[in-house]
Amino acid sequence: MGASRKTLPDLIDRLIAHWPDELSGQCAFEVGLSGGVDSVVLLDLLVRLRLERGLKLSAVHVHHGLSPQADAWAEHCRQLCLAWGVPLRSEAVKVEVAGGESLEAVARQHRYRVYGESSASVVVLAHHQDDQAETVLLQLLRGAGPKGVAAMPILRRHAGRWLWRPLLAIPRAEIEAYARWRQLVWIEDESNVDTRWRRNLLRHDILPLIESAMPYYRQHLQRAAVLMADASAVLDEQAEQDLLRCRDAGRLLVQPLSSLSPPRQRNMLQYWLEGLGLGAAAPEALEQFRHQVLHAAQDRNPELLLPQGRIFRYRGALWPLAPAMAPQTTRLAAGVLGARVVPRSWSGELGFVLRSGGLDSHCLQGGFELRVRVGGERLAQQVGRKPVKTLLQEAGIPPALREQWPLLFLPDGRLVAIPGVAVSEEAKLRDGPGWWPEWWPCSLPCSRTE
Ligand SMILES: Nc1ncnc2c1ncn2[C@@H]1O[C@H](COP(=O)(O)OP(=O)(O)OP(=O)(O)O)[C@@H](O)[C@H]1O
Repeated sequence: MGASRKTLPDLIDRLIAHWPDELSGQCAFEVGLSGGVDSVVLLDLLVRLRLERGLKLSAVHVHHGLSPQADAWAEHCRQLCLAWGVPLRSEAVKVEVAGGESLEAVARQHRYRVYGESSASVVVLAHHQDDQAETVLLQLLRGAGPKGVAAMPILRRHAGRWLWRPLLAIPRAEIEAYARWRQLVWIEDESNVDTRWRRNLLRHDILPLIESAMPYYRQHLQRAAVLMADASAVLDEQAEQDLLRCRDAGRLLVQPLSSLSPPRQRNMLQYWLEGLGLGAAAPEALEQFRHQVLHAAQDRNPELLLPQGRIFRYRGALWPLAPAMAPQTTRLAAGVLGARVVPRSWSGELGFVLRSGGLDSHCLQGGFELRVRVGGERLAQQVGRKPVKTLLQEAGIPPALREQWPLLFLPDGRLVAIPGVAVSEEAKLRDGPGWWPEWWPCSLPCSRTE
Protein backbone atom coordinates (compact mmCIF):
# COMPACT_ATOMS: atom_id res chain seq x y z
CA MET A 1 0.00 0.00 0.00
CA GLY A 2 3.05 2.22 0.54
CA ALA A 3 1.48 4.80 2.82
CA SER A 4 3.80 7.70 3.46
CA ARG A 5 4.14 9.68 6.64
CA LYS A 6 2.31 12.57 4.92
CA THR A 7 -0.81 10.55 4.13
CA LEU A 8 -0.82 8.50 7.30
CA PRO A 9 -1.96 10.15 10.53
CA ASP A 10 0.66 9.13 13.06
CA LEU A 11 -0.86 6.87 15.69
CA ILE A 12 1.53 8.31 18.21
CA ASP A 13 -0.39 11.60 18.28
CA ARG A 14 -3.60 9.71 19.00
CA LEU A 15 -1.89 7.78 21.77
CA ILE A 16 -0.64 10.97 23.44
CA ALA A 17 -3.96 12.78 22.99
CA HIS A 18 -5.87 9.96 24.71
CA TRP A 19 -3.36 9.12 27.45
CA PRO A 20 -5.63 8.41 30.44
CA ASP A 21 -5.36 10.80 33.40
CA GLU A 22 -5.30 7.76 35.71
CA LEU A 23 -1.93 6.78 34.22
CA SER A 24 -0.28 10.19 34.46
CA GLY A 25 1.86 9.26 37.49
CA GLN A 26 2.72 5.76 36.24
CA CYS A 27 6.05 5.00 34.56
CA ALA A 28 6.47 1.17 34.52
CA PHE A 29 4.65 -0.24 31.49
CA GLU A 30 4.72 -3.84 30.28
CA VAL A 31 3.42 -4.68 26.79
CA GLY A 32 1.67 -8.02 26.20
CA LEU A 33 3.67 -9.07 23.15
CA SER A 34 2.31 -11.96 21.06
CA GLY A 35 4.60 -11.28 18.06
CA GLY A 36 1.59 -10.42 15.87
CA VAL A 37 1.22 -7.10 14.06
CA ASP A 38 -0.98 -5.41 16.71
CA SER A 39 1.30 -5.88 19.68
CA VAL A 40 4.45 -5.21 17.59
CA VAL A 41 2.91 -1.86 16.57
CA LEU A 42 1.99 -1.13 20.18
CA LEU A 43 5.53 -1.85 21.34
CA ASP A 44 6.98 0.29 18.54
CA LEU A 45 4.76 3.22 19.59
CA LEU A 46 5.76 2.97 23.24
CA VAL A 47 9.45 2.58 22.35
CA ARG A 48 9.18 5.83 20.38
CA LEU A 49 7.58 7.51 23.41
CA ARG A 50 9.94 5.96 25.94
CA LEU A 51 12.34 8.87 26.34
CA GLU A 52 9.84 11.68 25.96
CA ARG A 53 7.47 10.19 28.54
CA GLY A 54 10.15 8.72 30.82
CA LEU A 55 8.67 5.24 30.49
CA LYS A 56 10.27 2.21 32.10
CA LEU A 57 9.22 -0.13 29.33
CA SER A 58 9.24 -3.93 29.28
CA ALA A 59 7.37 -6.69 27.45
CA VAL A 60 5.92 -10.08 28.32
CA HIS A 61 5.44 -13.00 25.97
CA VAL A 62 3.29 -15.94 27.05
CA HIS A 63 4.49 -19.12 25.38
CA HIS A 64 1.37 -21.31 25.15
CA GLY A 65 3.07 -24.02 23.12
CA LEU A 66 -0.19 -24.62 21.25
CA SER A 67 0.74 -23.68 17.70
CA PRO A 68 3.47 -25.24 15.53
CA GLN A 69 4.75 -21.64 15.32
CA ALA A 70 4.90 -21.11 19.08
CA ASP A 71 8.70 -21.29 19.25
CA ALA A 72 9.03 -18.94 16.28
CA TRP A 73 6.80 -16.37 17.99
CA ALA A 74 8.81 -16.55 21.18
CA GLU A 75 12.07 -16.18 19.25
CA HIS A 76 10.70 -13.29 17.23
CA CYS A 77 9.68 -11.48 20.42
CA ARG A 78 13.14 -12.13 21.89
CA GLN A 79 14.94 -10.67 18.86
CA LEU A 80 12.63 -7.68 18.58
CA CYS A 81 13.07 -6.79 22.24
CA LEU A 82 16.83 -7.28 22.00
CA ALA A 83 16.99 -4.93 19.02
CA TRP A 84 14.84 -2.30 20.73
CA GLY A 85 16.48 -2.60 24.14
CA VAL A 86 13.28 -3.71 25.85
CA PRO A 87 13.59 -6.25 28.71
CA LEU A 88 11.42 -9.26 27.88
CA ARG A 89 9.73 -11.64 30.31
CA SER A 90 9.01 -14.90 28.52
CA GLU A 91 6.63 -17.20 30.39
CA ALA A 92 5.90 -20.76 29.30
CA VAL A 93 2.49 -22.04 30.39
CA LYS A 94 0.90 -25.47 30.18
CA VAL A 95 -2.56 -25.20 28.67
CA GLU A 96 -4.66 -28.11 29.90
CA VAL A 97 -8.37 -28.25 29.23
CA ALA A 98 -10.78 -29.72 31.77
CA GLY A 99 -14.56 -30.00 31.88
CA GLY A 100 -16.05 -28.19 28.91
CA GLU A 101 -13.64 -25.25 28.80
CA SER A 102 -12.20 -24.24 25.44
CA LEU A 103 -8.48 -24.25 24.73
CA GLU A 104 -8.62 -20.52 23.95
CA ALA A 105 -10.39 -19.75 27.23
CA VAL A 106 -7.78 -21.65 29.27
CA ALA A 107 -4.92 -20.01 27.33
CA ARG A 108 -6.49 -16.63 28.03
CA GLN A 109 -6.79 -17.39 31.76
CA HIS A 110 -3.08 -18.21 31.80
CA ARG A 111 -2.27 -14.96 29.99
CA TYR A 112 -4.21 -12.86 32.46
CA ARG A 113 -2.60 -14.68 35.37
CA VAL A 114 0.83 -13.89 33.88
CA TYR A 115 -0.19 -10.23 33.35
CA GLY A 116 -1.27 -10.19 36.99
CA GLU A 117 2.28 -11.19 38.03
CA SER A 118 3.89 -8.27 36.24
CA SER A 119 6.23 -6.05 38.20
CA ALA A 120 4.99 -3.10 36.13
CA SER A 121 2.05 -1.03 37.30
CA VAL A 122 0.50 -0.88 33.82
CA VAL A 123 0.08 -3.86 31.47
CA VAL A 124 -0.65 -2.72 27.92
CA LEU A 125 -2.55 -4.87 25.41
CA ALA A 126 -3.03 -4.29 21.69
CA HIS A 127 -6.73 -5.01 21.23
CA HIS A 128 -8.12 -2.68 18.55
CA GLN A 129 -11.46 -1.44 17.24
CA ASP A 130 -12.10 -4.49 15.05
CA ASP A 131 -11.45 -6.80 18.03
CA GLN A 132 -13.95 -4.78 20.02
CA ALA A 133 -16.62 -4.85 17.28
CA GLU A 134 -16.19 -8.62 16.90
CA THR A 135 -16.41 -9.12 20.67
CA VAL A 136 -19.63 -7.08 20.93
CA LEU A 137 -21.26 -9.09 18.15
CA LEU A 138 -20.05 -12.43 19.49
CA GLN A 139 -21.41 -11.56 22.94
CA LEU A 140 -24.79 -10.67 21.44
CA LEU A 141 -24.84 -13.90 19.45
CA ARG A 142 -24.12 -15.82 22.66
CA GLY A 143 -27.12 -14.15 24.33
CA ALA A 144 -25.06 -12.04 26.73
CA GLY A 145 -26.48 -9.23 28.86
CA PRO A 146 -25.16 -5.68 29.34
CA LYS A 147 -21.94 -6.78 31.05
CA GLY A 148 -20.96 -9.07 28.17
CA VAL A 149 -21.94 -6.63 25.44
CA ALA A 150 -19.92 -3.91 27.21
CA ALA A 151 -16.97 -5.99 25.91
CA MET A 152 -13.51 -4.57 26.69
CA PRO A 153 -12.89 -1.33 28.57
CA ILE A 154 -9.97 0.88 27.54
CA LEU A 155 -8.71 0.90 31.11
CA ARG A 156 -9.47 -1.31 34.07
CA ARG A 157 -7.86 -2.69 37.20
CA HIS A 158 -6.49 -6.19 37.10
CA ALA A 159 -4.77 -7.95 40.02
CA GLY A 160 -3.63 -4.68 41.58
CA ARG A 161 -2.36 -3.08 38.37
CA TRP A 162 -3.80 -1.25 35.39
CA LEU A 163 -4.75 -3.05 32.20
CA TRP A 164 -4.69 -0.54 29.35
CA ARG A 165 -5.85 -1.02 25.75
CA PRO A 166 -4.77 2.18 24.01
CA LEU A 167 -5.54 0.94 20.48
CA LEU A 168 -9.18 0.15 21.17
CA ALA A 169 -10.41 3.09 19.08
CA ILE A 170 -8.05 2.33 16.15
CA PRO A 171 -9.23 0.12 13.26
CA ARG A 172 -7.11 -2.86 12.26
CA ALA A 173 -6.45 -1.38 8.79
CA GLU A 174 -4.76 1.68 10.34
CA ILE A 175 -2.58 -0.48 12.54
CA GLU A 176 -1.47 -2.56 9.57
CA ALA A 177 -0.82 0.53 7.47
CA TYR A 178 1.31 1.95 10.29
CA ALA A 179 3.25 -1.34 10.54
CA ARG A 180 4.06 -1.20 6.82
CA TRP A 181 4.99 2.46 6.98
CA ARG A 182 7.39 1.73 9.87
CA GLN A 183 8.61 -1.40 8.05
CA LEU A 184 7.99 -3.49 11.12
CA VAL A 185 8.40 -7.26 11.11
CA TRP A 186 5.78 -9.49 12.66
CA ILE A 187 4.45 -13.03 12.54
CA GLU A 188 1.07 -13.89 11.00
CA ASP A 189 -1.14 -16.10 13.13
CA GLU A 190 -2.15 -18.97 10.83
CA SER A 191 -5.25 -19.69 12.94
CA ASN A 192 -6.66 -16.25 12.06
CA VAL A 193 -7.80 -17.51 8.64
CA ASP A 194 -9.48 -20.67 9.87
CA THR A 195 -13.20 -19.89 9.46
CA ARG A 196 -14.18 -22.83 11.66
CA TRP A 197 -13.63 -20.40 14.52
CA ARG A 198 -16.66 -18.19 15.01
CA ARG A 199 -14.59 -15.03 15.34
CA ASN A 200 -12.81 -15.67 12.07
CA LEU A 201 -16.08 -16.49 10.33
CA LEU A 202 -17.42 -13.15 11.49
CA ARG A 203 -14.21 -11.37 10.48
CA HIS A 204 -13.79 -12.83 7.01
CA ASP A 205 -17.31 -13.63 5.79
CA ILE A 206 -19.88 -11.60 7.69
CA LEU A 207 -18.35 -8.26 8.68
CA PRO A 208 -17.21 -7.36 5.14
CA LEU A 209 -20.88 -7.65 4.09
CA ILE A 210 -21.98 -5.44 6.96
CA GLU A 211 -19.24 -2.97 6.13
CA SER A 212 -20.39 -2.64 2.52
CA ALA A 213 -23.77 -1.35 3.76
CA MET A 214 -22.67 0.29 7.02
CA PRO A 215 -19.09 1.51 6.78
CA TYR A 216 -19.18 3.00 10.31
CA TYR A 217 -20.30 -0.19 12.01
CA ARG A 218 -17.13 -0.40 14.12
CA GLN A 219 -17.62 3.00 15.73
CA HIS A 220 -21.31 2.23 16.28
CA LEU A 221 -20.57 -1.09 17.98
CA GLN A 222 -17.94 0.63 20.11
CA ARG A 223 -20.54 3.21 21.09
CA ALA A 224 -22.96 0.40 21.99
CA ALA A 225 -20.24 -1.17 24.13
CA VAL A 226 -19.70 2.10 26.02
CA LEU A 227 -23.46 2.53 26.58
CA MET A 228 -23.71 -1.05 27.81
CA ALA A 229 -20.78 -0.52 30.17
CA ASP A 230 -22.71 2.36 31.77
CA ALA A 231 -25.90 0.32 31.94
CA SER A 232 -24.01 -2.53 33.53
CA ALA A 233 -22.39 -0.23 36.11
CA VAL A 234 -25.81 1.19 37.07
CA LEU A 235 -27.23 -2.34 37.42
CA ASP A 236 -24.33 -3.26 39.69
CA GLU A 237 -24.98 -0.20 41.86
CA GLN A 238 -28.63 -1.20 42.13
CA ALA A 239 -27.63 -4.75 43.03
CA GLU A 240 -25.29 -3.44 45.75
CA GLN A 241 -28.13 -1.46 47.30
CA ASP A 242 -30.53 -4.40 47.12
CA LEU A 243 -27.93 -6.69 48.65
CA LEU A 244 -27.66 -4.35 51.64
CA ARG A 245 -31.32 -5.15 52.34
CA CYS A 246 -31.13 -8.88 51.67
CA ARG A 247 -27.70 -10.03 52.77
CA ASP A 248 -27.16 -11.37 56.25
CA ALA A 249 -23.48 -12.28 56.60
CA GLY A 250 -22.89 -15.05 54.06
CA ARG A 251 -26.54 -15.80 53.34
CA LEU A 252 -29.34 -14.05 51.49
CA LEU A 253 -32.70 -13.61 53.20
CA VAL A 254 -35.69 -14.64 51.11
CA GLN A 255 -38.21 -12.28 52.71
CA PRO A 256 -36.59 -8.97 51.62
CA LEU A 257 -35.70 -10.58 48.29
CA SER A 258 -39.37 -11.33 47.64
CA SER A 259 -40.30 -7.66 48.08
CA LEU A 260 -38.17 -6.62 45.07
CA SER A 261 -39.48 -6.60 41.50
CA PRO A 262 -38.59 -9.77 39.51
CA PRO A 263 -35.99 -7.98 37.32
CA ARG A 264 -34.28 -6.61 40.44
CA GLN A 265 -34.37 -10.07 42.03
CA ARG A 266 -32.69 -11.54 38.95
CA ASN A 267 -30.16 -8.73 38.78
CA MET A 268 -29.23 -9.02 42.46
CA LEU A 269 -29.03 -12.82 42.40
CA GLN A 270 -26.76 -12.71 39.34
CA TYR A 271 -24.56 -10.11 41.01
CA TRP A 272 -24.37 -12.09 44.25
CA LEU A 273 -23.43 -15.24 42.32
CA GLU A 274 -20.65 -13.41 40.45
CA GLY A 275 -19.13 -12.34 43.77
CA LEU A 276 -19.18 -15.85 45.24
CA GLY A 277 -16.75 -17.29 42.71
CA LEU A 278 -18.73 -20.50 42.25
CA GLY A 279 -19.11 -19.98 38.49
CA ALA A 280 -21.97 -18.54 36.46
CA ALA A 281 -25.52 -19.89 36.12
CA ALA A 282 -27.42 -19.88 32.83
CA PRO A 283 -30.15 -17.20 33.02
CA GLU A 284 -32.85 -19.86 32.47
CA ALA A 285 -31.57 -21.98 35.39
CA LEU A 286 -31.33 -18.92 37.63
CA GLU A 287 -34.91 -17.94 36.74
CA GLN A 288 -36.20 -21.40 37.56
CA PHE A 289 -34.37 -21.33 40.89
CA ARG A 290 -35.70 -17.84 41.71
CA HIS A 291 -39.22 -19.10 41.10
CA GLN A 292 -38.71 -22.14 43.34
CA VAL A 293 -37.14 -20.03 46.08
CA LEU A 294 -40.25 -17.85 46.21
CA HIS A 295 -42.89 -20.52 45.76
CA ALA A 296 -41.64 -23.96 46.90
CA ALA A 297 -43.19 -25.37 50.08
CA GLN A 298 -41.38 -24.60 53.35
CA ASP A 299 -40.15 -28.18 53.80
CA ARG A 300 -38.42 -28.18 50.40
CA ASN A 301 -34.82 -27.01 49.86
CA PRO A 302 -34.61 -25.94 46.20
CA GLU A 303 -31.06 -25.70 44.90
CA LEU A 304 -29.12 -24.31 41.97
CA LEU A 305 -26.12 -26.26 40.75
CA LEU A 306 -23.12 -24.16 39.70
CA PRO A 307 -19.85 -25.14 38.04
CA GLN A 308 -17.95 -24.92 41.37
CA GLY A 309 -20.63 -25.43 44.00
CA ARG A 310 -24.31 -24.84 44.67
CA ILE A 311 -26.82 -22.45 46.21
CA PHE A 312 -29.77 -23.75 48.18
CA ARG A 313 -32.67 -22.44 50.23
CA TYR A 314 -32.81 -23.43 53.87
CA ARG A 315 -35.21 -21.96 56.45
CA GLY A 316 -35.90 -18.66 54.73
CA ALA A 317 -32.36 -18.00 53.52
CA LEU A 318 -30.19 -18.80 50.49
CA TRP A 319 -26.84 -20.39 51.28
CA PRO A 320 -23.83 -20.88 49.03
CA LEU A 321 -21.90 -24.11 49.34
CA ALA A 322 -18.48 -24.75 47.88
CA PRO A 323 -17.18 -28.33 47.64
CA ALA A 324 -16.03 -29.56 51.07
CA MET A 325 -12.37 -28.73 51.71
CA ALA A 326 -11.41 -30.85 54.76
CA PRO A 327 -10.66 -27.85 56.99
CA GLN A 328 -7.58 -28.09 59.20
CA THR A 329 -6.90 -26.48 62.55
CA THR A 330 -5.60 -23.02 61.67
CA ARG A 331 -3.75 -20.58 63.96
CA LEU A 332 -4.46 -16.89 63.44
CA ALA A 333 -2.76 -13.90 65.05
CA ALA A 334 -4.67 -11.14 66.82
CA GLY A 335 -3.67 -8.88 63.92
CA VAL A 336 -6.62 -10.16 61.88
CA LEU A 337 -9.10 -8.38 64.15
CA GLY A 338 -10.95 -5.80 62.08
CA ALA A 339 -9.87 -7.42 58.80
CA ARG A 340 -11.36 -10.23 56.71
CA VAL A 341 -9.33 -13.34 56.03
CA VAL A 342 -9.84 -16.52 54.09
CA PRO A 343 -8.05 -19.17 56.14
CA ARG A 344 -6.23 -21.77 54.10
CA SER A 345 -8.11 -25.10 53.81
CA TRP A 346 -11.40 -23.46 54.87
CA SER A 347 -14.02 -22.59 52.28
CA GLY A 348 -15.19 -19.40 53.84
CA GLU A 349 -14.14 -16.00 55.05
CA LEU A 350 -13.66 -14.89 58.66
CA GLY A 351 -14.18 -11.32 59.80
CA PHE A 352 -14.57 -9.40 63.04
CA VAL A 353 -16.89 -6.46 63.63
CA LEU A 354 -17.14 -4.33 66.76
CA ARG A 355 -20.55 -4.66 68.38
CA SER A 356 -22.17 -5.22 71.77
CA GLY A 357 -21.97 -8.80 72.92
CA GLY A 358 -18.62 -9.27 71.14
CA LEU A 359 -15.41 -10.80 72.50
CA ASP A 360 -13.07 -9.00 74.85
CA SER A 361 -9.95 -8.13 72.83
CA HIS A 362 -7.74 -9.05 75.81
CA CYS A 363 -8.65 -12.69 75.54
CA LEU A 364 -7.70 -12.70 71.82
CA GLN A 365 -4.34 -10.99 72.34
CA GLY A 366 -2.34 -14.23 72.09
CA GLY A 367 -4.05 -15.24 68.84
CA PHE A 368 -6.53 -18.06 68.41
CA GLU A 369 -7.33 -21.19 66.46
CA LEU A 370 -10.07 -22.19 64.07
CA ARG A 371 -11.07 -25.81 64.49
CA VAL A 372 -13.71 -27.96 62.94
CA ARG A 373 -16.36 -29.56 65.19
CA VAL A 374 -15.52 -33.07 66.33
CA GLY A 375 -18.62 -33.53 68.50
CA GLY A 376 -19.47 -32.92 72.16
CA GLU A 377 -18.24 -29.27 72.28
CA ARG A 378 -20.19 -26.87 74.52
CA LEU A 379 -20.21 -23.07 74.72
CA ALA A 380 -20.85 -21.09 77.92
CA GLN A 381 -24.22 -19.30 77.68
CA GLN A 382 -26.17 -17.19 80.21
CA VAL A 383 -27.57 -20.39 81.67
CA GLY A 384 -25.04 -23.22 81.65
CA ARG A 385 -23.14 -24.62 78.67
CA LYS A 386 -25.03 -25.37 75.49
CA PRO A 387 -23.98 -28.00 72.93
CA VAL A 388 -22.48 -26.39 69.82
CA LYS A 389 -24.70 -28.63 67.73
CA THR A 390 -27.83 -27.11 69.31
CA LEU A 391 -26.56 -23.55 68.85
CA LEU A 392 -25.86 -24.20 65.16
CA GLN A 393 -29.34 -25.71 64.72
CA GLU A 394 -31.02 -22.80 66.51
CA ALA A 395 -29.15 -20.30 64.35
CA GLY A 396 -30.58 -21.98 61.23
CA ILE A 397 -27.23 -23.16 59.88
CA PRO A 398 -27.96 -25.87 57.28
CA PRO A 399 -26.74 -29.40 58.08
CA ALA A 400 -24.35 -29.43 55.10
CA LEU A 401 -22.59 -26.36 56.48
CA ARG A 402 -22.50 -27.41 60.14
CA GLU A 403 -19.76 -29.95 59.40
CA GLN A 404 -17.53 -27.20 57.96
CA TRP A 405 -18.42 -24.42 60.38
CA PRO A 406 -15.37 -23.10 62.27
CA LEU A 407 -15.14 -22.98 66.05
CA LEU A 408 -12.90 -20.36 67.62
CA PHE A 409 -10.58 -21.64 70.36
CA LEU A 410 -7.96 -19.85 72.46
CA PRO A 411 -4.42 -21.35 72.53
CA ASP A 412 -5.22 -22.79 76.01
CA GLY A 413 -7.99 -24.89 74.47
CA ARG A 414 -11.01 -22.81 75.61
CA LEU A 415 -13.84 -22.54 73.08
CA VAL A 416 -14.80 -18.84 72.93
CA ALA A 417 -17.04 -18.46 69.88
CA ILE A 418 -18.93 -19.99 67.00
CA PRO A 419 -18.40 -17.26 64.39
CA GLY A 420 -21.67 -15.73 63.20
CA VAL A 421 -23.65 -17.72 65.77
CA ALA A 422 -22.66 -17.12 69.41
CA VAL A 423 -19.80 -16.09 71.70
CA SER A 424 -18.96 -17.48 75.10
CA GLU A 425 -20.48 -15.67 78.10
CA GLU A 426 -17.10 -16.05 79.82
CA ALA A 427 -15.20 -14.21 77.07
CA LYS A 428 -17.74 -11.46 76.32
CA LEU A 429 -16.92 -7.80 76.87
CA ARG A 430 -19.55 -6.50 79.34
CA ASP A 431 -19.09 -2.73 79.09
CA GLY A 432 -19.01 -1.60 75.44
CA PRO A 433 -18.61 -3.17 72.03
CA GLY A 434 -16.36 -6.20 71.60
CA TRP A 435 -15.18 -8.24 68.61
CA TRP A 436 -18.00 -10.25 67.09
CA PRO A 437 -16.62 -12.95 64.79
CA GLU A 438 -18.52 -13.41 61.54
CA TRP A 439 -18.28 -16.29 59.09
CA TRP A 440 -19.14 -16.07 55.42
CA PRO A 441 -19.32 -19.61 54.09
CA CYS A 442 -17.98 -19.85 50.57
CA SER A 443 -15.40 -17.33 49.46
CA LEU A 444 -13.84 -15.55 46.58
CA PRO A 445 -10.62 -17.36 45.64
CA CYS A 446 -8.99 -14.00 44.87
CA SER A 447 -9.39 -12.83 48.46
CA ARG A 448 -7.50 -15.83 49.86
CA THR A 449 -5.02 -14.20 52.19
CA GLU A 450 -3.89 -16.52 54.96
N1 LIG B 1 1.08 -14.98 23.77
C1 LIG B 1 0.90 -13.75 24.21
N2 LIG B 1 1.76 -13.21 25.09
C2 LIG B 1 1.59 -11.96 25.56
N3 LIG B 1 0.56 -11.18 25.18
C3 LIG B 1 -0.34 -11.64 24.31
C4 LIG B 1 -0.22 -12.96 23.79
N4 LIG B 1 -1.27 -13.17 22.95
C5 LIG B 1 -1.99 -12.04 22.95
N5 LIG B 1 -1.44 -11.11 23.74
C6 LIG B 1 -1.91 -9.73 23.99
O1 LIG B 1 -3.33 -9.70 23.92
C7 LIG B 1 -3.74 -8.91 22.80
C8 LIG B 1 -4.97 -9.52 22.19
O2 LIG B 1 -4.63 -10.76 21.62
P1 LIG B 1 -5.72 -11.71 21.05
O3 LIG B 1 -6.67 -10.91 20.22
O4 LIG B 1 -5.06 -12.88 20.47
O5 LIG B 1 -6.40 -12.16 22.37
P2 LIG B 1 -7.88 -12.57 22.60
O6 LIG B 1 -7.81 -13.86 23.28
O7 LIG B 1 -8.68 -12.52 21.36
O8 LIG B 1 -8.33 -11.40 23.51
P3 LIG B 1 -8.45 -11.43 25.07
O9 LIG B 1 -7.05 -11.27 25.60
O10 LIG B 1 -9.32 -10.25 25.40
O11 LIG B 1 -9.05 -12.69 25.40
C9 LIG B 1 -2.54 -8.89 21.89
O12 LIG B 1 -2.57 -7.80 21.02
C10 LIG B 1 -1.40 -8.82 22.89
O13 LIG B 1 -1.23 -7.50 23.39
